[in-house]
Amino acid sequence: MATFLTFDHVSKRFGQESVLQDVSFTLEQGQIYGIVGRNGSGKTVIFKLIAGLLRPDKGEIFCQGQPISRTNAFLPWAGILIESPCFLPHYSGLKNLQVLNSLSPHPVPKARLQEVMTQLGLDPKSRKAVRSYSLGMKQKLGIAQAIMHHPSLLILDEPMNGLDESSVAQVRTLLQGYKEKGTTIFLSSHNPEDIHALCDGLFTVKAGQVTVQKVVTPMADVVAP
Ligand SMILES: Nc1ncnc2c1ncn2[C@@H]1O[C@H](COP(=O)(O)OP(=O)(O)OP(=O)(O)O)[C@@H](O)[C@H]1O
Repeated sequence: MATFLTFDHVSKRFGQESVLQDVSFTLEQGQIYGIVGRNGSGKTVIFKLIAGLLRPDKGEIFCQGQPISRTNAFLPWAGILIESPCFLPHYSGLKNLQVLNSLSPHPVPKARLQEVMTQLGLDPKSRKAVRSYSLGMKQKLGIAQAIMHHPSLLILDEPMNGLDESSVAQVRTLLQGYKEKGTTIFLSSHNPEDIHALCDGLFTVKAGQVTVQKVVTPMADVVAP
């Protein structure tokens, strides 16, 4: 397995609050990693540092050996769902994906946008405006925008938020499929079942430190309930 992403002695503080202190870890390509920790422990800060939305005060983040924390060059290769997805409320789901796709340096065909919506149980032909979407539908559209460009790295902050049981099973299967294609996936979840069903490795964030542990995945948990 090749190393895909490296945190190398990364520190981040906001004013007096030291959120990450000299944090180092690696992600291997084609694996699914979970990150857990109490509210406010620093999970989203880690995701934002990878996505280039925040910069480390100290240390460096490497993707396939290249430093990425002071360049935006990495972003086109990452699919990102952090916090609540922001959509144009008067447009349909498909139209929203088309707008985002048009801003990408690597746009995909419309058929791909329709495909990801269908994979997530959203009707690409529906004219329903996103402002009328339920919480779960918005979340699915957020996952759709994260995966539509075939990312090498998928960063998903609480991807199962608002999803019903069968949708959770659908998303788990989808993520396993991306893993099999070589996508590295880094997700946070407050639900231990998601972690056990999906993750090859688990990070815990506590008091500015990140510790790693291997997750043993019982196959029974991977099967859709
Ligand atoms: N832009 C910012 N300015 C100041 N403080 C920030 C900023 N972003 C995050 N923080 C602080 O950093 C800490 C970690 O926040 P973070 O959002 O990473 O938590 P989290 O682990 O994702 O929590 P949750 O489980 O609630 O989503 C919190 O104390 C938060 O207030």
